[in-house]
Amino acid sequence: MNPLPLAHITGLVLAGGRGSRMGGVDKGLQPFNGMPLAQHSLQRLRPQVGQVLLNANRNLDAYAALGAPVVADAHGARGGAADEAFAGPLAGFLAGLQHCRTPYLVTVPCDTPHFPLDLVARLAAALVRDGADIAMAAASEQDDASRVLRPQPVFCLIDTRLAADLARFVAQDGRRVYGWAAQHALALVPFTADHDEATAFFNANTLADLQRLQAAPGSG
Ligand SMILES: Nc1nc2c(ncn2[C@@H]2O[C@H](COP(=O)(O)OP(=O)(O)OP(=O)(O)O)[C@@H](O)[C@H]2O)c(=O)[nH]1
Ligand SMILES: [Mg+2]
Repeated sequence: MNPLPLAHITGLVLAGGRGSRMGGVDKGLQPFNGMPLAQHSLQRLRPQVGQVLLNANRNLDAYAALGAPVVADAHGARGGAADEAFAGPLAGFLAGLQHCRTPYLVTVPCDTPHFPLDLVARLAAALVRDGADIAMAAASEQDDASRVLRPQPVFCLIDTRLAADLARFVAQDGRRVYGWAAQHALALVPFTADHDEATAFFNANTLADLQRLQAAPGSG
């Protein structure tokens, strides 16, 4: 159960990256089981939030056609101009925080189409329980011999009062999501046994990843 009213949460799909491991293509627009990859994230997120936003830096018209308002990174935020493009996911967080009109923003990437259906409810429950400003997902992953709980920094529920703080962090060349989040009251939220650990947080960084994911059982 989500303890926060859905109307207080904006969901942001991050599709503003370079896609360099995919050969520089616009990752969110790659076809995946019959529709653009970013649309899967949008559809999965919509019922979990009050409203949605898409964050992209290329092909803005194609993203707008997916049916959500599109916000681009503010490249000037780091004091530069066009060469400051693609400053990483935090630039997308900042664009989302600056455009959202709700007390909370939740982010998901465009390349993880099977993220949990109760992602936002569980992040919200931890945020409220711990009195935290940020709740970040963490997933159990196999690491050589043992299982480890690894933060998934682009799955974040954020109190939008942190917008000005993030603007300062990014302006000072801060790039690491976890580095910024750890400066605040942060709740790490484990997603383990009751989810399909193998695929829920599996993200497609290469075209081969995308094909593997498309062929996975339960995909679609
Ligand atoms: N807004 C914005 N989002 C970004 C940026 N860089 C990465 N992201 C997003 O952050 C998420 C995770 O990034 P990656 O998986 O590394 O995606 P990517 O940067 O497009 O891919 P690579 O260039 O291969 O690293 C994805 O949803 C990206 O769209 C950026 O500079 N701006
Ligand atoms: Mg990725």
